[in-house]
Amino acid sequence: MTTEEIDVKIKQLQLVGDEGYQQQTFGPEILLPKEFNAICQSSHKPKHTKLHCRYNTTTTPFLRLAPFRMEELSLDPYIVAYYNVLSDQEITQLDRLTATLLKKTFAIGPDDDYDDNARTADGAWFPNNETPRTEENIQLIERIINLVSDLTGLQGDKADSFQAVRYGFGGHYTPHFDYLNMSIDQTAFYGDRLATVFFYLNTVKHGGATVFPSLNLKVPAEKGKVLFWYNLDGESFDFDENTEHGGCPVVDGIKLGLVSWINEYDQMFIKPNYRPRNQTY
Ligand SMILES: O=C(O)CCC(=O)C(=O)O
Ligand SMILES: [Fe+2]
Repeated sequence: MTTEEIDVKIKQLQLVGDEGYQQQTFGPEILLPKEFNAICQSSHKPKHTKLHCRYNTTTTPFLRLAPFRMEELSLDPYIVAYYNVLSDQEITQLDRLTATLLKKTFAIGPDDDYDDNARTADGAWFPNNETPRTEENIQLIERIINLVSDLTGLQGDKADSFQAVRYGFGGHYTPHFDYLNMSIDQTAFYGDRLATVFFYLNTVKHGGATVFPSLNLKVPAEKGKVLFWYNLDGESFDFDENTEHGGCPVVDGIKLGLVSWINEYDQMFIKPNYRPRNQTY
């Protein structure tokens, strides 16, 4: 697309940065927090920092055989990106499998799932009952579960902890925290969402980046990349407000992803849980 065409698309979206932002969308306008909107619309320039890119060979012993290219994006909160994680063939298989499952998604709220236009995307839990358990599919699911452990050093849920997402034109996820900080069945059984892993399944030419406004950090959506971050402080397990993040509106094409939220209680044999007693639930 030319610059003029992109401008036309952005105008079509009527993106409005709002000072007194409330989580709502009015009419055709997509109302977004001002800071977030500004970072989404800015051009991405990596900052000069002391952060490193390296091959990760240590998180699990398997990485000695198959290291991953890793880019440190922030040390506190800890945020890293991995490159070329899933092969094109695996991504095609995953896209084919999830394409028919995707339905409009809702955010989790205190009174059940609700629709507040904060996340305008189709999604599906994956694998779910409709996923054919062929040899090929079982292998792919196992591979993704193992990847999550290898990339994070944490224990993912062995059952079905992934959510496939597809954002269309204008699809976005307004800034939010992945931790729930609520007493609901999910947190009672699994604890809160300690960390998040997001697999980007395609490259979005314009829009669709993941943005952490408090850190002024913009992560472009690129095929094969995986973003991993801790939502809770790794030592104290306190909720880290600097992990607020969102998905920028997609300006050109679509954005496909796979999310894995890693729960606290699954880590009981890896990281003892030091959650202070004064926190809820
Ligand atoms: O789409 C993105 O870039 C972020 C998605 C996200 O934050 C989430 O699914 O919790
Ligand atoms: Fe999120």
